[in-house]
Amino acid sequence: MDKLKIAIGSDHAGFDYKQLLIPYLQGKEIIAEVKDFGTHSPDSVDYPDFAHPVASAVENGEFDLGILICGSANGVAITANKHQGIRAAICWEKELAVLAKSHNNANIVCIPERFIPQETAMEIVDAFLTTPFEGGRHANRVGKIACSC
Ligand SMILES: O=C(CO)[C@H](O)[C@H](O)[C@H](O)COP(=O)(O)O
Repeated sequence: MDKLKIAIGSDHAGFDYKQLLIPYLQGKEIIAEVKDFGTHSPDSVDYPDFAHPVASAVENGEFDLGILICGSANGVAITANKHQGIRAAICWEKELAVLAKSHNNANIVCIPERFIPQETAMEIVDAFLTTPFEGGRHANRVGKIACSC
């Protein structure tokens, strides 16, 4: 498997876990690059200002996968899923990240910092990075997600 390029971003409510996850990711053999799209302090900001750049960077192929973090994960997921090429999944336990990749071929994982412990966030990221897409019946379904309606 080629080494992965990861785009990561958060608002203020996801800042602490982003800061935790960046060195965690950089220490992994399977990671080629981690780019931090901000925010760069715990000061209050607006999540779309960080979710859109991460989504664009994954959508245009510059990065393989994205990680977005906010308080509930709702705001970053709603924003990222406005991009046609993005399948952003909210995950609050490891098993959901496994399913998000294996069934939905998610390319961005959205983590709710205010609702899960940091160990769970790390487990989610591990599952997201290492679980393959199953294809088969799921490929048909994933192919039907994007629309021009
Ligand atoms: O977008 C969100 C909720 O859907 C995120 O959880 C934000 O991080 C949250 O709304 C930030 O809330 P705050 O009161 O401004 O810290």
